[in-house]
Amino acid sequence: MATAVPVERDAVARGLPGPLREVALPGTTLHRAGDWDLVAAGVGPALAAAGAATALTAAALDGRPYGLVVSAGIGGGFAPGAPVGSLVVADEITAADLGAETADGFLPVTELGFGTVTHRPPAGLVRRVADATGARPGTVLTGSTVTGTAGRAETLRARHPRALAEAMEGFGVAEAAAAHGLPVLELRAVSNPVGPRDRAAWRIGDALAALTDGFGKLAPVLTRWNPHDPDDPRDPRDPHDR
Ligand SMILES: O=C(O)c1cccc(C(=O)CC[C@H]2O[C@@H](n3cnc4c(=O)[nH]cnc43)[C@H](O)[C@@H]2O)c1
Repeated sequence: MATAVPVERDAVARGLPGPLREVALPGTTLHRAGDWDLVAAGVGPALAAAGAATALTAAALDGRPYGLVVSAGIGGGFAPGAPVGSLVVADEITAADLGAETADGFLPVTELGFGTVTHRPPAGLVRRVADATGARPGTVLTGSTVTGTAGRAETLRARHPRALAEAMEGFGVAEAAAAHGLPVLELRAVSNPVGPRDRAAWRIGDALAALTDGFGKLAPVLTRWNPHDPDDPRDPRDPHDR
């Protein structure tokens, strides 16, 4: 499980059973809670990808590869679907600013002939997580910049009508998971609306409490989840989903 900062990691850990123990890796430190390894990898998609990839590679080399990668933390919510204090589970994890600006607007990298801009968590797992935690399923955007104007929020909303939340790490974690052929999940607790910048109004404490509560309900779902669930057929169109 990858968060950006230690307070998010600790909020997730409080929802999981068992004591925490620290495991030092080259370049990062894991916090192990029962069957779960947590890493606070840093803010933004690059650190998220690097931290998740480090943990994934270490586990694989240790002969105990992971079965699922989770990106978690606080995030901005698009009104009215994702109010402050609510939880959002990603059914799509989309890079919102990976591409090229042109005179005719934004082109995602896929239209330039490169890579991918969306990863899709297993649909059956998303449904189970939504049922267990009350999280609303929708697109979670990843960007390197926190939206701070009504204009940018409108642009994102027009480009991604299914977007419920925005954060800065999910796509990076998803790329690391895909590189290891593993499924990914993203859960966000909404700390602020996506829109004009009002940092003083962020409700980080409420969002962290929602994250703890959410992971308390999520842990048994993840423990029971079978990646070969017939609800979760692999998508042959997705080059990362093999
Ligand atoms: O206030 C600032 O100037 C500022 C600049 C960069 C980062 C931050 C953070 O507080 C880190 C944001 C952290 O939390 C997630 N987050 C929370 N709300 C949002 C949002 O509305 N848009 C994007 N990300 C958000 C994000 O995943 C980071 O880890 C503050």
